[in-house]
Amino acid sequence: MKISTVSEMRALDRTAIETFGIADELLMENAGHAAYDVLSREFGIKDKTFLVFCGIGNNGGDGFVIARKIHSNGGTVQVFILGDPNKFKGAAKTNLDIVRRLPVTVRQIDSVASIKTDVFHCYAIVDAIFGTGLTREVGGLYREVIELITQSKKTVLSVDIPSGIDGDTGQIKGVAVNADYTATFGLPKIGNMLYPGYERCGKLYVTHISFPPSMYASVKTEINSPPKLPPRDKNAHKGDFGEVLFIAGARSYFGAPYFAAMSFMKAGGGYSRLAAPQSVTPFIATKGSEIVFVPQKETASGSLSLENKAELLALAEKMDMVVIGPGLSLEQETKQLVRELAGEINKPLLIDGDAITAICETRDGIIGGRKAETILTPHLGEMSRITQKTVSEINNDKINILRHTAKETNASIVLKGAHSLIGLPDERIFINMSGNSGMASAGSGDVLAGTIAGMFGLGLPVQDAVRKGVFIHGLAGDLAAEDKGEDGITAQDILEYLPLAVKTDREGLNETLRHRYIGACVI
Ligand SMILES: NC(=O)C1=CN([C@@H]2O[C@H](COP(=O)(O)OP(=O)(O)OC[C@H]3O[C@@H](n4cnc5c(N)ncnc54)[C@H](O)[C@@H]3O)[C@@H](O)[C@H]2O)[C@@H](O)CC1
Ligand SMILES: [K+]
Repeated sequence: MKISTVSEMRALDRTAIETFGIADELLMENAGHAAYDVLSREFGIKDKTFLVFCGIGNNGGDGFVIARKIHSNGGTVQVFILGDPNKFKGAAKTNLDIVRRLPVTVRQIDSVASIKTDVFHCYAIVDAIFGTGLTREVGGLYREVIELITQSKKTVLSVDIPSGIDGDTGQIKGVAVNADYTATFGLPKIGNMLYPGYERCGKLYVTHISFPPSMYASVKTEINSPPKLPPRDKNAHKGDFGEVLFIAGARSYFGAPYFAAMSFMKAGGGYSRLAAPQSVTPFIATKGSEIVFVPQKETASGSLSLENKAELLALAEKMDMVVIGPGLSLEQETKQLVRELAGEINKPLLIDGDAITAICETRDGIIGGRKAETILTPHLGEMSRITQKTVSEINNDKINILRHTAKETNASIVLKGAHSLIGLPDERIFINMSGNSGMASAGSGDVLAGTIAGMFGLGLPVQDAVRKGVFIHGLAGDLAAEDKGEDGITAQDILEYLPLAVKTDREGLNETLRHRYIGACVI
């Protein structure tokens, strides 16, 4: 499913109106009808009392359509307008004029005191205060009303997006409605899909308001629904599922190299070689004896020494892919090794963790200059180093920043977090829906690096392997959470559920997961 920005949605609206002649009023009717339909299927209408809060834009206009339909189907409804009703224009004004002629209370509100009783006695609330037209922090009466709605604990349906959520970022602009259901129009907006907006939507429905699907071709963000894995060759040997070199580990980081190299095999990969400092290798070997070890010379602090460069380059030549970074440490000499290797390794290279930090310390275009494909897997802090922007700047413009950075570095970038994002050099962005908060734990990123390599080993091209790896990693976490609960999921759990995740992906997801991973329920 495609996901739009606010400006893309405006352009889609314009195309529908100008190219296809689907008038404003029709779009608003479709939108209002679909939202009404959600109300009716989730609550029932007859003999129930609803409050519809309308702002003075088209979101409020949708609210009027909903109010008309509630009335027409035997419900009781009051419409509360926030702002000056004389400012309604076009389809919103037409619908206000209609609802005013009905035996329905329509009033402009000037204080929360005047509506408290109604709010606490209604059956449910429709939030049509702000949609995609939200431009600034929510304050004054708007803020008080949203706070009252939250305090009332009434069931809420938000129209298009919970009021107060920024449609482009999912960030809360001061205060936002906490909806139980949201009906969004055309396509879901980025703010419906990214946290905290995603959580504020409750159950998300989308209706295409009669937009022809051909209009979505230019939209470059979508839910991550990666391609299928190729069937596993029954007659294969281990080399057929990829040979990957992991350059990882330091004296105080035994876990990261183990999780990365082992996950590759648990996800279906064939041959895992681990180049870790020689003094830590025997310890890792006690946990992961399936891994082939290439013990390395080390610095005084027990990290990889620059002396290993020639041997590592020669070894990389024989591999299908190289993963560099998990638990390498930030020792100067090791960072120098990373930079030199990243510039010279001529195989697909996944750069993770400390290696990302090393690369970012010199701005000499190492990544952009690489001939083979590059994958970067930063968390927000590392993304901040890559882009030289603050975490809050990134949060306020995640999609655009990721899109720009992936293009500029010519790398596939996984921006890790709740709903990880994948940015590709061709400017496409994928929002991943699998995974849960239990996975925000140490070692989880190392498992991700191994899983992506595993998908490549199973035969997917690099960009598809990145998308599939992110998805499978999240699925493994979700399957672990189904059995054990989200609390206390460790990297070891994710790793152990990888085989089941790949099996589940091949054989078909259960109904609950399938639903969650689609992003929104289309009506
Ligand atoms: N053809 C279309 O454009 C369609 C639009 N639709 C609806 O229209 C919505 C977008 O409509 P609009 O662009 O009119 O925008 P909104 O209805 O979201 O709100 C815009 C109004 O709110 C004001 N505003 C913004 N931030 C504010 C703040 N923090 N405090 C106080 N006032 C603030 C603006 O000045 C403007 O008057 C969509 O979300 C959707 O619900 C649907 O009816 C479907 C068709
Ligand atoms: K809304």
